[in-house]
Amino acid sequence: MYEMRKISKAFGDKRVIRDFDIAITPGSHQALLGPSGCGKTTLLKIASGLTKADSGMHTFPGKGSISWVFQESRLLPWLNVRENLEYILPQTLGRADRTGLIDSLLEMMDLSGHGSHFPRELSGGMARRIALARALAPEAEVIFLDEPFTGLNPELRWKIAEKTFDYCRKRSKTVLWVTHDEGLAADFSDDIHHFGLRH
Ligand SMILES: Nc1ncnc2c1ncn2[C@@H]1O[C@H](COP(=O)(O)OP(=O)(O)OP(=O)(O)O)[C@@H](O)[C@H]1O
Repeated sequence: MYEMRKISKAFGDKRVIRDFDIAITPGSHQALLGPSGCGKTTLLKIASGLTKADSGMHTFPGKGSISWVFQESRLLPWLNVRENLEYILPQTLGRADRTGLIDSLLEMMDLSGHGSHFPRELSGGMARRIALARALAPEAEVIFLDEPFTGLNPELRWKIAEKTFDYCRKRSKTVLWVTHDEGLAADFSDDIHHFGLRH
């Protein structure tokens, strides 16, 4: 189990998370829902080791075994789409495997044919899908997704969510994700955690 126990975090006088507990079965998909500013991103950052909690403990794996989609897509602007994905892949992977993996991820995101485009040439929704592909590319045990489907129209959102969670399910990846979309959370998560002011 991955666990967080009695996690608390404040920024100055502002207490954002109080005594938060969660236990997650590896390979499961867990959604965090809650009002804006309630601390969802902060919690993902604590679980992934990017932010330190003030108190409490967690047993999530560290660097190397995790990947992320942040709220901003954070693509490297000087690399094209294909190079952005290449950049994250381990050097140990052979050339043909790298090419095959990138091709299949671009196809999965409905972006075949955009490999040579630079981030500035992509719409927000396209950049979002490349950020998702980049999070899926490495062999990470746990994936943290912070509002991964924003900028996609409802039909595409559902289609990309289905492919993303299917891909993660087949590879037994654990997903902890933040969304404001209760329908998507219900369709694609094993558990939904209503994260709110009580934390
Ligand atoms: N590094 C920081 N320094 C100071 N305050 C911070 C910092 N990071 C987050 N906060 C504050 O902590 C609170 C929770 O922020 P967080 O981004 O975790 O919320 P959220 O639930 O993810 O919000 P949203 O749904 O709008 O993305 C907010 O009031 C935010 O301003």
